[in-house]
Amino acid sequence: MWWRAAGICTKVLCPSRPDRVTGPSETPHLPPSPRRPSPVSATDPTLLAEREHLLRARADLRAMREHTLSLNAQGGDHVSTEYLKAALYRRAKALEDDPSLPLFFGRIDRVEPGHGREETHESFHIGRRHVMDGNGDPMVVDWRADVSRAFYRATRNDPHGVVLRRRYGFAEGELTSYEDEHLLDTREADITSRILTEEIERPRVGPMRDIVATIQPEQDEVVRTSLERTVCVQGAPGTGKTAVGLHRAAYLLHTYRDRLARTGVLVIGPNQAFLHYIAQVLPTLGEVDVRQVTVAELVDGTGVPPRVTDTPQVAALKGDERMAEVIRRAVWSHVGEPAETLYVTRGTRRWRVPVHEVVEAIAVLRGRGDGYTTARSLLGQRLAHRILLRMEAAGEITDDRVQNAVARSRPVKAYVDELWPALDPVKLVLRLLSEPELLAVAAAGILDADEQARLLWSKPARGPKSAPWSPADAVLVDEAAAALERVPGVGHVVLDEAQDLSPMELRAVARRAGTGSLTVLGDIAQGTTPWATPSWPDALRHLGREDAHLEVLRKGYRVPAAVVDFAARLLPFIAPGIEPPEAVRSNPGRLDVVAADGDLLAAVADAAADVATRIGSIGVIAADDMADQAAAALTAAGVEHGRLADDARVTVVPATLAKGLEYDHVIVIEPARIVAAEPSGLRRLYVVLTRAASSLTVVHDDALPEPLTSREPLVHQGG
Ligand SMILES: Nc1ncnc2c1ncn2[C@@H]1O[C@H](COP(=O)(O)OP(=O)(O)OP(=O)(O)O)[C@@H](O)[C@H]1O
Repeated sequence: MWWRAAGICTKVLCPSRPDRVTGPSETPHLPPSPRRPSPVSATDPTLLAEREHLLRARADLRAMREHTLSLNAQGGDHVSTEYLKAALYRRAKALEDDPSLPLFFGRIDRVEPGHGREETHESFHIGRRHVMDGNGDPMVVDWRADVSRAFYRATRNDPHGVVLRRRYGFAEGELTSYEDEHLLDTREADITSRILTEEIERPRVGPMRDIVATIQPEQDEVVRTSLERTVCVQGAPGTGKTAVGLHRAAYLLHTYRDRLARTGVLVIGPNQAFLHYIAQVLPTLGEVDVRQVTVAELVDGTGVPPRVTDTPQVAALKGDERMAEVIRRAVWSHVGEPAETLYVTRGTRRWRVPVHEVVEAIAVLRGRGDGYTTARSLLGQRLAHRILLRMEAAGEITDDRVQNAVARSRPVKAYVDELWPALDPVKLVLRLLSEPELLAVAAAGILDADEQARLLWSKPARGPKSAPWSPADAVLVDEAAAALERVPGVGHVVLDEAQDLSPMELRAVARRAGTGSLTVLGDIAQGTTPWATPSWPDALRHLGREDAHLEVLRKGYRVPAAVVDFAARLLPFIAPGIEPPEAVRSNPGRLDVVAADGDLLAAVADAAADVATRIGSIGVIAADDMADQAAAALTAAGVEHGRLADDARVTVVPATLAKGLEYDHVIVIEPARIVAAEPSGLRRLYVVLTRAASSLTVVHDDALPEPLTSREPLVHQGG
């Protein structure tokens, strides 16, 4: 028998409960609840009427699409015609019906008081997109419309005018059930929404899904925050931060369509595996034009493809906020002190700009707050203007053309080049990391001698192509480029796993946001980089958004109670004061801790073979340097599996890439090795353990990390 419990965790949780995950029509894990609505018969008149509404809405959507396709794209010229064609194509695409999903998932009926006249009754079906009939009346209202807000927010205490909220169950695109809440009926007890519970507990297969039918009130508040405001969301694992961030992006794109069509929305995630996982959410919500990038991709336009990885100590120093000032100084140290009068000859006359006037012009330009290159480009004009004033005083006739000619004249250009040389950000950072003298000037009073020595490459680089660039260097180059010229920003940035970014990375993100707003998502307890942010006010300061609104999400939709209890043992050691999620799932989940008895990989293979019999996705997570061995063990045991982005049912995941992902069943191999692999190993372990949505199996041969053994054996109530 391989199910041998570890020394301290002698209990296999919920052994009597088969680990099945509910399908749409059954909920074996739900506690018996007399208030749960009973299934609806297929001849139920309400259900039939709703099916009829769905049929008509589908026909109306078809008509809307056909109308769009029939439109003739005719612009004033070729470019505008092509533009119009593309817009119509996108519109037609957005109007495609997905037969596997009904066009609406909910409905609200409202009564508006008549104030003396008859009160009005209104009914709205809420769906992923707006559908109207031939008269322009709404058949389905977009979930982002103002009128839909009440669907998400109405409670018995604050019904928002809603008398009835209806949720629909469906299978293969057809409505199969509904649940009604009569919010004004005081006799009706609160129900445990079976549809909501099933949605939350549905098995995870494939990439992340949207949660539009079941957004919870505290999540909706974040989603519908206005575009002007930056929101920062702290939330334990599985509280829906990523989901909320993506839905906010969709909400903003709908509500501020014109503004954001011009400026755009950018989603930033930790790595490609994560971006792959979330890639479908926005397109499902009808938003196909959102750029989704990793932090590394954000700065890859700098032209310094990373070749090496810095030691954590060096990377932390390069990511330190003080580097921004070092770079700023390095840039501006290139503006010289004018020592000579500028002479320009035109025709038979020679004109001069004395040193003190040049000094003055430079001071004015430096004081404008422009980038180095932008300010430099103005210096020639400023000097030419001084000459123009002298020419006019001498009775010459001048105009803009003369000033431009003077600004572009060889003596002026040479003078400017000498005094205020053109800079290239890559070469500048290369010199900064190669030349102790330049670094000493730029870092004087900011970095001590040891820190300066730590920054310098062991051998000065000969050129950008051969330099040993690291990811942190790319961020420095990005900072230097921004010190030269401002980068245009987008209208809104959604930044996920923000706790892991260094101050310098946060600055790079802030530059992309320009004057726009951000949705900053993260969990301090999941910070695994050496430079992880210690607090949100810190991170927000680096983002230049101190006034952001901080929201805390507490309810956990992923991790079941048994797994939360286990993983939360780490919290006092990794993030004192941070609360674990309050598990919303009614199924307490399953936790198995297996001691391997000398043959770790055999135990892993056994565990995988066992877990593979369950419904849902499976993640086998190991320290990075064990992932290949784990995959080989699965192959040997005949367990089919893939690597990240393969979309296989069983996926082998290196621990450092697990962040943000989730699987119904997670097998964690040798926690002690995950902890030992990096300075923030305990936090990494916390991330890894909390990927499980249904069951967690921990297989170990070494002793479990002490914090996990720090309490009495686990006995889960209600399991
Ligand atoms: N209101 C909801 N209804 C249904 N499912 C939800 C809801 N909110 C979140 N979920 C689901 O819970 C899971 C966790 O959500 P998400 O990945 O957004 O959490 P997170 O806070 O970003 O987690 P982590 O910090 O671990 O990355 C996802 O499968 C998501 O779809």
